[in-house]
Amino acid sequence: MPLMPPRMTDAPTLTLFNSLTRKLEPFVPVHPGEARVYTCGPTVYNYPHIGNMRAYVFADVLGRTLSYKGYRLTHVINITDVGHLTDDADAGEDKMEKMARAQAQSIWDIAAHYTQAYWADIAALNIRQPAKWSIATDYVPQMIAFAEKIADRHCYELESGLYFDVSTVADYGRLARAVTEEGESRIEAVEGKRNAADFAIWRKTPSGEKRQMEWDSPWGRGAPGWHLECSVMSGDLLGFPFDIHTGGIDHREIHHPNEIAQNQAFCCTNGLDIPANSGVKVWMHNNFLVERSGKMSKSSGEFLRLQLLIDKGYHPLGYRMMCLQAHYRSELEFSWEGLAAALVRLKRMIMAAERLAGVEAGDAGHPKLAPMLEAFDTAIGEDLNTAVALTALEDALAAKKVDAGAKRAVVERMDAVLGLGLFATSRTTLRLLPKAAVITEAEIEDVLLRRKDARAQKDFATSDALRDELAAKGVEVMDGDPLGWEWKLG
Ligand SMILES: Nc1ncnc2c1ncn2[C@@H]1O[C@H](COP(=O)(O)OP(=O)(O)OP(=O)(O)O)[C@@H](O)[C@H]1O
Ligand SMILES: [Zn+2]
Repeated sequence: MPLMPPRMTDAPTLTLFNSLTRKLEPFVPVHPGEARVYTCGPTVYNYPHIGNMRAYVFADVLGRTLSYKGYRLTHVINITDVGHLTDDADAGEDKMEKMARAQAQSIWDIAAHYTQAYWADIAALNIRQPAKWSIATDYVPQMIAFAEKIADRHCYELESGLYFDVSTVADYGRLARAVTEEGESRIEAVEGKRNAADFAIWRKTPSGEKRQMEWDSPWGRGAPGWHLECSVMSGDLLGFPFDIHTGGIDHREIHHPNEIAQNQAFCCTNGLDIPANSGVKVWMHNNFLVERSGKMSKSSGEFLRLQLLIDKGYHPLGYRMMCLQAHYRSELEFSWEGLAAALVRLKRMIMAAERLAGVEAGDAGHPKLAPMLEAFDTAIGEDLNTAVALTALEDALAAKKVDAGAKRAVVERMDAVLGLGLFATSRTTLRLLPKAAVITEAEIEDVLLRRKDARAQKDFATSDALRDELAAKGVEVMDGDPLGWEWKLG
């Protein structure tokens, strides 16, 4: 009788950490067989930094895991092109307006440029396309309609806009575990606010001023508040209640508590029987990418873009690997040494995958691979433990005396979750030439070829001279490099 692989364990196969309860919870979808996920997208007033991109690598792994676990996924990521202010109190300026003025361009051009730049990073990091990119300015009529529904019972008007009264909903701020009594809140009070944590859901254009982006509303000409945008787009596209809402951990403090308050108000007003709920079952937050000097931030001027990593010769998937090596709820410290190490690890995996090139995926149920598949499944199902899942993938790649077709099937299955693109990248495409290099790859290859000839003829003087010629241009020849890279830029 042939050996049967051990049966994969049945449900619950996925537990997720819910920021709302601060607990690990089995994932139970609202609609059987489906998973609906909303991810707060970037404010497109500037390039994203690699810290921002960590938020999307995390959301991508979550989405891929839900697909792997058999759920039909609907993922929405928004693009914030209006309404996000320069500070959390409502006194600040719209980030988009400010940048447009600084660059003397229209907001629409600014938004288009930085949205493209963000999408380029999404593609370079192998982040899957969501079902929908929702653009905030496309939803202004829906935002006005939403605000009209809740205005009577939950809002009040001031000269500067329509404000949400946080005392009108139960348990405001429970996501943040914040103290909300007046005077204790971190939110600066705009003159006339009833509670310090009240926030603008519609900001009126001050009289005599004109904004580049403004719309008519029952509360005067103006623009929607950032928190309102996410409540409206998520509810509109996914329907309350939906399954999972994600964002960076900073959103746990203000943006998401404010979304929750609006969702409660909206659901209550619409007779949806979830007033004490948040409109969403699970709120998930990734921790920060930090530098030794602190949190990476756009507002601080100098910041690391993915393109800078590429210009320095680091393949962007090296950064994805770096993210996967840490748990999404842990802080991750960026360093160039860490990035280089992650890239070498990826290179080793790609070399192992190259041995399976041209092999057709067979039946994944090989008994020797079953323990790795099970370890992988358990790890990824335990709140997305990518660090452990990676080692299971490495073990599968290293397994000896295993049918190649089975191995390929198992590796493909795991890589579909981790998204390293092991069969789409090769050792050579992984090696990028830094922008500052003074020599092209073709020139390097040409010198190396001549050096090989010289060595074959035991002409060591010429061989050494060619090595020195490359060294003078910053290229280090790596004879016998176990990873087979042959050269690197020093
Ligand atoms: N250092 C970081 N590490 C991980 N995620 C981050 C980091 N900084 C911001 N994020 C997340 O990136 C996503 C996009 O944020 P957004 O485009 O609004 O950036 P931002 O808040 O304007 O930028 P910053 O806070 O860096 O000045 C959000 O989910 C946010 O929580
Ligand atoms: Zn949001």
